[in-house]
Amino acid sequence: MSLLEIKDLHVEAGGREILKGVTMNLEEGETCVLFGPNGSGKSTLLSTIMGYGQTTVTSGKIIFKGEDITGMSVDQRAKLGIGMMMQRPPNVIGVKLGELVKVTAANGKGTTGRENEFNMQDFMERDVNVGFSGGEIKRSELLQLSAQSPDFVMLDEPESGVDLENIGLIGKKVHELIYGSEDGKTREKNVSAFVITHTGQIMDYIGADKAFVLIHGKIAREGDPRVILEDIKQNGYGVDDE
Ligand SMILES: Nc1ncnc2c1ncn2[C@@H]1O[C@H](COP(=O)(O)OP(=O)(O)OP(=O)(O)O)[C@@H](O)[C@H]1O
Repeated sequence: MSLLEIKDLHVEAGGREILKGVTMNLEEGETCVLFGPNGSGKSTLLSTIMGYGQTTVTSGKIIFKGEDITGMSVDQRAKLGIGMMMQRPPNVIGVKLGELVKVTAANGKGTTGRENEFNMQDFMERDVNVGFSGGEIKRSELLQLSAQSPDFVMLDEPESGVDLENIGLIGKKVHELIYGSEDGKTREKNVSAFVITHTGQIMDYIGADKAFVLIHGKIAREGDPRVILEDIKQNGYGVDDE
C-alpha cells in the first residue's frame, strides 16, 4: 500500500520554479534513497513534504496515508507521523535542546532520557543548534527524531560532515529509527524512510529498497539503489547546468 504519493508537484522558491512536476510513490515499510546533483531540488522536495520552508506549491498533490496533506501545517504533518532531519536546521535561540526533546516526546511516541546514547549529554542545557558543529547537529537532529518516533522519516544527507568515528553512531541510530534495533538482528518496527545521500555511505547501515534520481526538479530515474549508485559513480549524472 502506498504511504506517500506525490502527484505532478510543482514548487517555487524565490520566484523560480524548483520542482517541475515530481511524481513518485513510496510504499509502506519501504526505505528509498534520493540521489541528484547539487541544486537539483532534493532538499526542497523533502521540505515541501514536511511543509517547512519558504517554498510555494503552485500545483500538484502530496498524499500521505491516503490523506491530502498539501496544504497542512508542519505540526499537523508531524502529528500524522512525518519526521525530518534537516541538513541545516535553524538556530532556536532561547529554547534548550532538553526542553525541545521533552516537548517532541510528549507529542510523539518516543521517549526522553536517551541523550547519552547520542553523545549529547553536554548539550541538553544549550540553545538548540546554537554553535553546534556539523556532526553535533546531526546527532541532535537524530535525538529529536528518536523522541518523536515518526512512522515516516526523512533524512537530508545524514552522513555529510560526520567524522569517521561518529559515522558508525549515526548509522546505528538511523538503523534503530527505522527498524527499532541498532544491530539489525531484530526488527521491532519497519518505519518508512526517504533519505538524501550523495555518497551512498548511509546504505551500509540501512537496507535501501528503491532509489530515485532528481535532476533539474524532475525524477529522471527510479530503480535499484546499488545499480544506480554504481552508475552515478562510473558515469556521473550526465547533465549540464541549465
Ligand atoms: N527560498 C529559496 N529562495 C531561492 N532559491 C531557493 C530557495 N530554496 C531553494 N532555492 C534554490 O533551489 C535550488 C534547489 O535547492 P535544494 O537545496 O533543494 O537543492 P539540493 O538538490 O538539495 O542541493 P544540494 O545537493 O546542494 O544540497 C537551488 O538552486 C537553491 O538555491
